[in-house]
Amino acid sequence: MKTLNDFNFENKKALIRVDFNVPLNENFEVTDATRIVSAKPTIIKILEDGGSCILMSHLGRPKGFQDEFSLKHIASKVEDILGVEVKTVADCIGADVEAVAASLEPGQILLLENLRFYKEETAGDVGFAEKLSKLGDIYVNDAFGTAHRAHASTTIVAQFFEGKKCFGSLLAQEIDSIKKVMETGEKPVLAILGGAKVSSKITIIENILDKVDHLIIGGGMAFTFVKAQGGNIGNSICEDDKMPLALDILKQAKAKNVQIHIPVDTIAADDFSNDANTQILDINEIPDGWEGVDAGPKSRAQFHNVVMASKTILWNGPLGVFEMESFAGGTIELGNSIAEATKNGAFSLVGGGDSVAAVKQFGFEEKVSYVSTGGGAMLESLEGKTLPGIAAILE
Ligand SMILES: Nc1ncnc2c1ncn2[C@@H]1O[C@H](COP(=O)(O)OP(=O)(O)O)[C@@H](O)[C@H]1O
Ligand SMILES: O=C(OP(=O)(O)O)[C@H](O)COP(=O)(O)O
Repeated sequence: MKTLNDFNFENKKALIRVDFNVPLNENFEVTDATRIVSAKPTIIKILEDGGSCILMSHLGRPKGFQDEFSLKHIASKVEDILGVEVKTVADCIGADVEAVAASLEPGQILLLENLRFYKEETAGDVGFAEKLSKLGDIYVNDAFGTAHRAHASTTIVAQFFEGKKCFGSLLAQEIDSIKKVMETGEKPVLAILGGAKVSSKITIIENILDKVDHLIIGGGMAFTFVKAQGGNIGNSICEDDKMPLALDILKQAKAKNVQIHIPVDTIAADDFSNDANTQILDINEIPDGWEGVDAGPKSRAQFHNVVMASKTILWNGPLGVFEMESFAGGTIELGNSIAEATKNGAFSLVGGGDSVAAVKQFGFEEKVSYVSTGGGAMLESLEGKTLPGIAAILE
C-alpha cells in the first residue's frame, strides 16, 4: 500500500483527487468544511517536500457547466484553511489548464474546476482521465468520500500513473480505521447499527456478524426485529417483508456467537412531531396509535453497559429520531457512553451519513477516535466491498 511517505515530491506536480463536495448555503458559503480540513495534511506534506499541488474535485451533481456548482465558490475557504494562495481555472482539462499546471512553481496550489461539469467524469471515460493525467507527475487519491465511485478522476486516471500513484493521508487513515474495526480491533468488538431501515443495512449486518462480538440494533430498524419475534409495535416503522430476514439474522448471530442487543423499552409518541405526547413503553407492548421514536431508559442503561465493556466500537445510525429535540436523548446518551469508553482507551469509529451529522450536532466529534468523511463510501466499506478508488491505487 503506497502512501505519501513513499515519494519525495520535490519539484514534482501532485495531481490530487480530493473530496471537496461540501455543503454550501444560499450565499455559496461553506457550512461544513470538515472535508477541506481533512485534506490539509496531504497538501501541506507535498508543499513541504517542495512540490506543487493540483487539486481536483467534484461539487454536487451538476448537469453540464452550472455556475452554482462551480468550485470557485469554495476557493477562498480552501485558501483560509490551507493558509496558502489557491489559484483557480475555469476548466479542469484542456490546453489552458495544462499551461497553468505546467507553470506551477514548488509550493503553489491550483484548484481545478468541477470535474462533473463533464459527463465523462462519472462515466469513467478513459480519454477524459488521460487528459487529467497530463496535469501531474504523481497521482494522489485522498478522496475517501468518493472512493466508492469508479469515476475518471477517482479510479480510471490511476492507470496512467504506473508506479507513481499513492494514497493521501486522509484516505490512508480512513482505510486504517475500518481495518481496526473489521480486522485488527481489540476484543470485545461492538457494532451499533441504528437508523430507519433494516433494508439499507442488511449487507452490513451480514458482513459484520463475522467480525464482532456484540451487535446493538437500535433506531427504527429495531422494530422489524421486535415484530418478527411476536411483539406489538403499534405504529412504529417496520418493514414487514424483512421480518423473515430479521429472524434469520438472529439465528445466524446465535450460530456465530454474536450477542445481539435490541431495545427493551422505547419512548413512544402519539404523533411524529416534536411536541407529541410521549410515554415510556415496553418495546413489545406498544398500542395502536403510538410509535417508538427513541430508546427508552432501560435500553439506554443496557447499551451503556455494553459500550463500556467494549474495546472497539463502530457506530452507524442514530437510536431515535434525533432531528427532533424531544427524541434525541437516546442518541445523545449513546454518544456520551462512546465518548466515555473512548476516554477509557477504546477505539471508536463513527461513520455513515446521519450518525456523523448527529455526532457533529451534539459535539462528540473530538470525543470519539475517528469520524469518517465518507457516507456512502463508509457504508460500502462496512458491507465488505473493495472500493474502486482504493483498488486502483493497489493495482
Ligand atoms: N424509531 C425511529 N422511527 C423513525 N425514524 C427513525 C427512528 N430512529 C431513527 N430514525 C431515523 O433514521 C434516520 C437515519 O437512518 P439511516 O439513513 O439509516 O442512518 P445513517 O444515515 O446513519 O446510515 C434518521 O433520519 C432518524 O430520524
Ligand atoms: O458526498 C458524497 O457522498 P456521501 O453523501 O455518501 O458522503 C461524495 O462526495 C460522493 O458524492 P456522490 O454521491 O454524488 O457520488
